[in-house]
Amino acid sequence: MPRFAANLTTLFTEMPMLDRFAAAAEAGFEGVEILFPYDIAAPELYRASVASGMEIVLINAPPPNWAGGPRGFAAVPGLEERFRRDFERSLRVAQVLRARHIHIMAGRAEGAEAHATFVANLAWATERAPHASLTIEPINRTDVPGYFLADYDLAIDIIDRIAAPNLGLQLDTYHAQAITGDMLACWRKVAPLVRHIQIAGSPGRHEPDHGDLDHPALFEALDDWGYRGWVSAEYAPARTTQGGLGWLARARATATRPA
Ligand SMILES: O=C(O)[C@H](O)C(=O)CO
Ligand SMILES: [Mg+2]
Repeated sequence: MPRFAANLTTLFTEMPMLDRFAAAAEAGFEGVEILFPYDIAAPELYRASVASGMEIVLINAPPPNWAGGPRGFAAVPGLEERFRRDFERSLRVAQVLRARHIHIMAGRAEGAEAHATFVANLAWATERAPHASLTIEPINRTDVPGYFLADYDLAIDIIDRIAAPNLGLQLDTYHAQAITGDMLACWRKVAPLVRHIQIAGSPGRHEPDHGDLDHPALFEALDDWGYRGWVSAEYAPARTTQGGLGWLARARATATRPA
C-alpha cells in the first residue's frame, strides 16, 4: 500500500490550517501537502507538522493565491523575473518546512514561445536548486482554461529534454482521467517519471471512491510497480472530510489484512 498524504488546502477545511495537521494524523494519513503555504509563517507550519508527526510532502511554488488566482507563471513569456522571484520564495519556504517536493505551475499560455519559456524556466530552476525535487503536473483545460501543460506527452518531452535528476512528473488521477480518458493506462505509460501522485474521484473531484475511477486497482498497480512516493488526497469532500474517509480506511485494511 502506498503512503497516503492529506492535501490540507482541500481537506479538513472545516478547521483552521494549523489544526488540520493533527486531524489528518488522527484520520490515518501519514503526511500532508499544502498547495500554497504562504499565508502563515513557515515556522508555525513546521511546528504543527512536527507536533503531529506529519511530513510535509509537497508545496506549490507561488503565486500564493488558491481562490481564483493565476495558476503559475513558468510558461508565461515576459514574466521570467516574476517566476524567478516566486521560485526563490518557494525554496525558502520549502527549506523551513522540510518539504519534499515543489510543484511548479506552468500558468496560462500557448504556442512556441510559451514552450521555450517553460523549458528555460524549468532548466534554470533545476540548476538553481539541485537539492530540491521539482514536479510538473498536467492539468485539464476544462477546469483551468488555457493552462499550458495539459498533455502528458508534452510533459514527458519536456522532462526528457531538460534531463535533470531533480525534475519529475506529478500525476493527478482526476486530471489524468480528464485528459486521457484512462487514468490507469496513463499511470502505466508515465510510471518511470512519476515522483508524486494526487488522487480524486472523477467526475466531480470528490472522494476517490466517488465516480468511475478504480483507485484500489491503482494502489495495487503502484505496489506492483514498486512506487516509493506518496499518494496525496487532493479533492473536495462531497460532504465533510471525516465522513468521506471510508476509502482510506479500506485501503489501510486491505494492506494490513493477513495473507
Ligand atoms: O489543481 C491541481 O490538481 C494541482 O495539484 C494544483 O497544484 C493546484 O492547481
Ligand atoms: Mg493536482
